[in-house]
Amino acid sequence: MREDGQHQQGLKGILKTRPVSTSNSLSPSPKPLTASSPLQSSQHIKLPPIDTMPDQLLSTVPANSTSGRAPAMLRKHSSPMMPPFMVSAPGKVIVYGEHAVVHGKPAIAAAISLRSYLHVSFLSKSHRTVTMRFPDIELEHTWELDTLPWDAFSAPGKKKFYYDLVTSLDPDLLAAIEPSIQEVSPKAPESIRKIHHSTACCFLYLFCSLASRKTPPCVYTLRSTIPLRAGLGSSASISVCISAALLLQIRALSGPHQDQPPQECELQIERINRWAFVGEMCIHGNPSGIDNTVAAGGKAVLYQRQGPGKPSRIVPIHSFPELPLLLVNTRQSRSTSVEVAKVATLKENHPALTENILNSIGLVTESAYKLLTSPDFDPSSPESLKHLGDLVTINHGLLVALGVSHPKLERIRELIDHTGIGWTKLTGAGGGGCAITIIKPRPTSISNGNGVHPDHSSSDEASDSDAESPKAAASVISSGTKLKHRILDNLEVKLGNEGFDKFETTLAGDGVGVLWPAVLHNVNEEEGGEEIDQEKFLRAEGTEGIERLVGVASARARARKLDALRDVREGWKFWRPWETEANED
Ligand SMILES: Nc1ncnc2c1ncn2[C@@H]1O[C@H](COP(=O)(O)OP(=O)(O)O)[C@@H](O)[C@H]1O
Ligand SMILES: C[C@@](O)(CCOP(=O)(O)O)CC(=O)O
Repeated sequence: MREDGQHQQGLKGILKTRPVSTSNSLSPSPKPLTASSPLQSSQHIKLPPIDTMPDQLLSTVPANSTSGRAPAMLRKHSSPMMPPFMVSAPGKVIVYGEHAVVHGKPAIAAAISLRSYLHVSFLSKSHRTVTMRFPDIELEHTWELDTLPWDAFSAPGKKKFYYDLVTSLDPDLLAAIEPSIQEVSPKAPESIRKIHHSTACCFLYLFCSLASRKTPPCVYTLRSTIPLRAGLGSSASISVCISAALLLQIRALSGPHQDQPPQECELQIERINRWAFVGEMCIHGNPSGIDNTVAAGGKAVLYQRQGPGKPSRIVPIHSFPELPLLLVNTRQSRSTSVEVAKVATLKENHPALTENILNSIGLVTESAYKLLTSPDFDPSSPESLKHLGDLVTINHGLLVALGVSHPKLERIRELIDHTGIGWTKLTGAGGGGCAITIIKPRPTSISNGNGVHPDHSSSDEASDSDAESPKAAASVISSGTKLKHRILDNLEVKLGNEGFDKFETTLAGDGVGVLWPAVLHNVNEEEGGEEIDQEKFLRAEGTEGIERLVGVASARARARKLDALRDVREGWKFWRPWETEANED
């Protein structure tokens, strides 16, 4: 999401509203956060020399390590360097409230399980280089560390520390990195060069701000399962990865580990988020800050602009359930500013009508928020899910009324509605981009509730009344699950035939995660595990290959341990304020 015209709103306000060390985050239904003071100087940690991995992460080393360092058996014997490590951050979708949010109404955005993964490996000190390997956009570049503009970034008045709040890019620092950016992909066509340069700007501005000329030579290899430019927050996700990796390298973060109090988790997330916003500014100019906030913190947030110059209201929704989500990309390019302008024109031509539609969208969001934060909210109850689903359907209808849908989005909705598999809406700016479907627990019962005729034979179905004995109930669940998989498989073929991309994802999962060292275990392995080196990571094929090699498993997958048990990877650690909150309760 980007800030638009008169609704411009710096991150200053947004970041101040994150619960740095307030008791708000302990509340089961978080109150709107008000401005809290920036970090106190007593919280500042002196920068240590950058020559080893963060000690804090040592607490995440497997228990069978005797030295506190990575177990020797997990390291490549040939490598005298530190083992590689990885970070990962999710993309986002707007679940309710897009467009209305531009006009001051609330919106809800949530993390999705499509993620970016950044692998950091160390070279021997003789190299004196830093390399970006970003194959998704066919970008690869190496800079000589000694040629980077360290003097400009450490000049008096220019030097920023990891705890600083940076709300705008410094034109002098941008000018200082410009020659290094111009070196990147000089022969690429202009349109590709532009993309390469904005990613390089994001990387280099953060690198020069957070690292130093003593930084050990490194290779940063990034791969993402988030489609680019589809309104899914791909840029925020990579900015969070870069920010987190650099902050870990300079030991400016503690954890993540299981017993961190929620306030400490929030502090680490905020620190990463602040710098991720700087990276977002390099790519977008004027981002709203919501995408990086969700990518850093995970789960979901309620977000509302409060008018020019005022801090936006951002309320984490830790009770947002991890729901299965179908995401379909129209692959129709669209422009957020064009779609936002369409609504502005409609408002000019039909002020009262448009205002009513925008108000109704605001009511949709508020109704969802009220339900999600109510003490009685039970994410496993079909009624709660139906409530959330009905709101999805209503929200889409209102977006159609605003004129921001697209024939391809309507076609996707038609195909999905016909199966009765869930509730569908466009997400983000519309005019192309993606549609999301919250999947019903069982297509049979809910499709009946909606009066939709599912695209399958009734002989496959088991009715609710069958579920009187536990055995019958288990059989209903299993037949419902099989049916759902069959519907999803058929749908995949139909969507594919019409040129759409389908992703089965999860809503409201973890934010930024750390895998140190980059060694992965399968849940059914007793011990051992392989080091994920750069080449192995680069060789993983597509989304499936990346997820199989280094994927962050959703809580659903972890809980169910699936039949794909071997594919559920262990080792990733997260800052999860909601878990520690629950333990404290
Ligand atoms: N996987 C990636 N590798 C390198 N750069 C990326 C990647 N994903 C996103 N980016 C950067 O972010 C930009 C996409 O941002 P944007 O157009 O706003 O899409 P989104 O809505 O997905 O954030 C790209 O042009 C590129 O500069
Ligand atoms: C339409 C709008 O509400 C959301 C656009 O989201 P995205 O660019 O598709 O991620 C605009 C905005 O909030 O900046």
